[in-house]
Amino acid sequence: MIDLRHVTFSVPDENSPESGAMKTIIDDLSFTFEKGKFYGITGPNGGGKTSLSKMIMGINPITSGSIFLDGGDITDLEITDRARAGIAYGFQNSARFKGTTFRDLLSIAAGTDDEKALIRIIARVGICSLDFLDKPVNAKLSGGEIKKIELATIIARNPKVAIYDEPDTGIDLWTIGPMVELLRKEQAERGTTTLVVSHNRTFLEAADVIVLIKEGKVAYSGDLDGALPILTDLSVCTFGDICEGENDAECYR
Ligand SMILES: Nc1ncnc2c1ncn2[C@@H]1O[C@H](COP(=O)(O)OP(=O)(O)OP(=O)(O)O)[C@@H](O)[C@H]1O
Repeated sequence: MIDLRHVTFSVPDENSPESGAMKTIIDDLSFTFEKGKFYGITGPNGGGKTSLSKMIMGINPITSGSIFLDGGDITDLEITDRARAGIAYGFQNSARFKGTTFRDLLSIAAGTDDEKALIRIIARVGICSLDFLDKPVNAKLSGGEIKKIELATIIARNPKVAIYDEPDTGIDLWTIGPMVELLRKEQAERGTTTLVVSHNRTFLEAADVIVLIKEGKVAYSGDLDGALPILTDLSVCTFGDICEGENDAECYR
């Protein structure tokens, strides 16, 4: 369980650096992610979804408020200590490590280099084939391949809380379904609290709870049916008075 209590994340306002003014990205947000549930975190671009998930992992420093993991205060823990405590994070843009293979990453994640154990993990993950094992995790990997590798390394760690930031980026349409099933299975069998930041309906349909983040706050939490009208409203152009519609070259709709 992750309990966020009045968390705020502010950064120096780039528009007036001299003034010392701050821009609030996550704004006094309180929310509890219950143990073993699957959360679909969604909302408009720039609403604060990635910032919030990075705060939970400890990548973004918290400006004020507290974060608890299973009742223990982790607010002051560094990323590595949060990882040891059982939180895992998949980046929107997965990192590549020159001179490293998938086998190396998987061995570190699983805590063993026993080949049979690694093959069992690949079988469990399903979406990565065995011939991935000795692939170098370098710039030559496709966007989808690196995502699958990262997902496998997260699952290999058996985290208490798994956070995936837009895991479908670069993934082919035919893998998204199996990926959702895999996360659901891990959630059901291991009780993994699963947080997926996504705009993809397949992930949102699989979620137990939709959390809609807008302007750094929770604008809604509940089922997808309840979220859809709000999401539809958010996609309506708010420049109605000055907009010249599709005839205007600057209109992107
Ligand atoms: N370290 C930072 N410094 C300055 N601004 C930041 C920083 N991190 C995030 N922001 C800004 O905070 C806002 C929220 O960003 P964030 O990436 O959390 O949004 P998001 O909801 O994940 O968006 P998207 O759906 O487009 O991925 C954006 O305006 C972004 O530019």
